[in-house]
Amino acid sequence: RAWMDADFRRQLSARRERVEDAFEFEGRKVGRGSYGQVFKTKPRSCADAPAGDYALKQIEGSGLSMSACREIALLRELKHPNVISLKQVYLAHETRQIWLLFDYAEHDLWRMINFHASAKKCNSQVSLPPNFTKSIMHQILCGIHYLHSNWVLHRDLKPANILVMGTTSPERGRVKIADLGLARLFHQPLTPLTEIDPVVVTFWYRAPELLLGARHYTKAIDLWAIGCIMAELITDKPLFYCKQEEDIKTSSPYNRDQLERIFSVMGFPSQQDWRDLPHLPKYGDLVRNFGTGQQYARFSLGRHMSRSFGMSETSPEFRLLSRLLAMDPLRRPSAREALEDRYFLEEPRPAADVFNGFDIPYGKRDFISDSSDNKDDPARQQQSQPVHASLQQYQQSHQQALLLQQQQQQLS
Ligand SMILES: C[C@H](O)c1c(Cl)cncc1-c1cnc2c(c1)CCCN2C(N)=O
Repeated sequence: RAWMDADFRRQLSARRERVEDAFEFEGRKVGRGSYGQVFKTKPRSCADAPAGDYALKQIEGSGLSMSACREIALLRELKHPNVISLKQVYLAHETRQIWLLFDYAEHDLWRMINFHASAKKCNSQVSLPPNFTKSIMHQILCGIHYLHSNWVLHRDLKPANILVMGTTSPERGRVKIADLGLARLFHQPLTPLTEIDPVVVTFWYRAPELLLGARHYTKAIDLWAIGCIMAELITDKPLFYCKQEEDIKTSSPYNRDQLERIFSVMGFPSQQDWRDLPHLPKYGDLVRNFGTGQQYARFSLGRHMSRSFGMSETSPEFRLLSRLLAMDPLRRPSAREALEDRYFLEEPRPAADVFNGFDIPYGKRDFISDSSDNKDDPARQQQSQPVHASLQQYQQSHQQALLLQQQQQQLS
């Protein structure tokens, strides 16, 4: 830093826009995750940013790591309606912290699915358009098709990374894929050390080849995760839910419990199903733990989906799901092939606003206090608002609407 003459440096730092000067974010933290923390902010009147809400993400740690730098350079080049757009990067020179500015998305699939699940538990129905899952799936695949055609792999697709714009946004009901690999400290699929990552890493969306030691991420790995998300949108339950020890110290990719769960839903892959299976690094562990997998012979995705959700194995919805969840990565469709599936061509067609004009039943994200490490830290459950609260609000507003409708019908 000595090489820059002091006066020039003073001029630069005087002119540099500081994130705290441009945006109001005191007490507006909405989430904490593996990546750092996120604030819902508005530009201060003096800032030249257009009005509206923004998400300010403060990256964990300090300094520009190689992967953060590469990902930011990528993010700035990427522009697609279903990919969250990076508006600005702030480097706080004093603290060497990185702040990323995005358009704000009020909802995400994690909170939405939890809302539907708790509504089911209290036997209160949430009215959603019939093409709700289809619209969300279509937009996720459009976004991933764009990323994959630019040779960008997401690497960590899960419901919390699929955002949906709220009512106050001009893009109401549009899906935005977020957290593009920023959560990855390494490009090889080693699970990030949990010390850095206070939020427990879930393996529920991890493709079987990753759990068996595959050395590189592929597009097919993203498509597997999308299949898991589709099943979860349909049943409101994580398809490959598996309890996880709080402190996963090993960074070995092999996770026996997660594999056990996958086999108890999908059945055990035969030589015909997955020719390359014996060549995977952890195949030895697999045989030691599961033998020939006879105990899973009667399980299959069709059996699971028809028993847990009455889904017919001949429906286009099920056919696409079983293509995405092929155990052999070579048999999974590309994003483009998935978009061409009959499921998206038949009525009802996917809509640009996934809520299709219906009321949005979910509450806004709540601001969280800075009680960083206590157990009920929202990031740990990643819950920003107690769901039943927003459920009650929804029922009350919905009841009023229904009553009004009935009165009008009586009058007419
Ligand atoms: C940075 C983040 O991806 C994000 C972006 Cl870029 C834009 N608008 C909202 C968000 C956003 C805020 N909060 C949460 C989430 C997402 C996921 C689920 C967790 N979460 C809470 N508040 O719990």
